[in-house]
Amino acid sequence: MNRQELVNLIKEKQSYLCVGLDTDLQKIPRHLLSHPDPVFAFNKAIIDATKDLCVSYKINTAFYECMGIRGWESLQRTVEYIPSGLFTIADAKRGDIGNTSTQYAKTFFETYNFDAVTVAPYMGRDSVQPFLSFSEKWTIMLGLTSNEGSEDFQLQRSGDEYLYEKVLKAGMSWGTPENLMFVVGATRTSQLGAIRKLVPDHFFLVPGVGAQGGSLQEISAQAMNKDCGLLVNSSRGIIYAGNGEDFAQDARNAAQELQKEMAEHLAAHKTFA
Ligand SMILES: O=c1ccn([C@@H]2O[C@H](COP(=O)(O)O)[C@@H](O)[C@H]2O)c(=O)[nH]1
Repeated sequence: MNRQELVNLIKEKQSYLCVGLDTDLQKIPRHLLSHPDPVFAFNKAIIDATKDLCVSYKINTAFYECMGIRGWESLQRTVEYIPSGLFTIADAKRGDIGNTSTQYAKTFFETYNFDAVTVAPYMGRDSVQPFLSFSEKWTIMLGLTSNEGSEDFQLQRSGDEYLYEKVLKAGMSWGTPENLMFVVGATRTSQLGAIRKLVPDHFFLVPGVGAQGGSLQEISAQAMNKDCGLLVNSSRGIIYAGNGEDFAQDARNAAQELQKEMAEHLAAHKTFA
């Protein structure tokens, strides 16, 4: 999916919601455990209940990889089940020396046909470039993350700027707004406005709304641009909104609440029409 298609989708659905499929066998409703693939059964119900409300699904690969071959099979069934035309993200946070990064990129872009993969930029340009060289695919580089530990490195000064600012500037020189997004945590609202000034055009993937307490109102006010420029992720807040027979309806209600608020923020924005 290219940038214009993503922007069109946001306009059409009045939503910049990304539903996170962080599916944990310990947390899904018990009645699904007798299914041959309980993770897929859960994801299928969540996708059916939310697909008209979101523009994207993010599969955090950790929740699948930990189950070995069965997890990879659930991941494949899930990504193939997501309706075409929705933006798919493999949240894998990869990055290694160049030839290894190429194999990671092939895994997610070719074998599993995701639109985007998250990349950890610590190893620098040659670890990120292989992801960027795939046409019509997206690299989503960690910028300023939502967790407390972002203070350990990202929020340390490096010369006259924060390390995360250096990372964002480097990323902008490696990729373009057509093939590169940045992860900016929803909990980092005090930096969000400054980050949008520094990075006016790129899309941000913003996790941390819901379970981590980030505010959709704050994110939208500070970081929406003329193309929206935001994919706001909620995982636990949606998929575990309920735990009974009607868990999918509960997930839908949680997603709908966010989508309604998003429609209001889009309507209120000066230049997004
Ligand atoms: O800075 C980051 C980067 C990635 N994540 C991931 O996003 C989701 C958030 O899940 P919630 O349940 O909505 O808190 C999860 O997959 C994280 O690994 C992040 O939270 N922060």
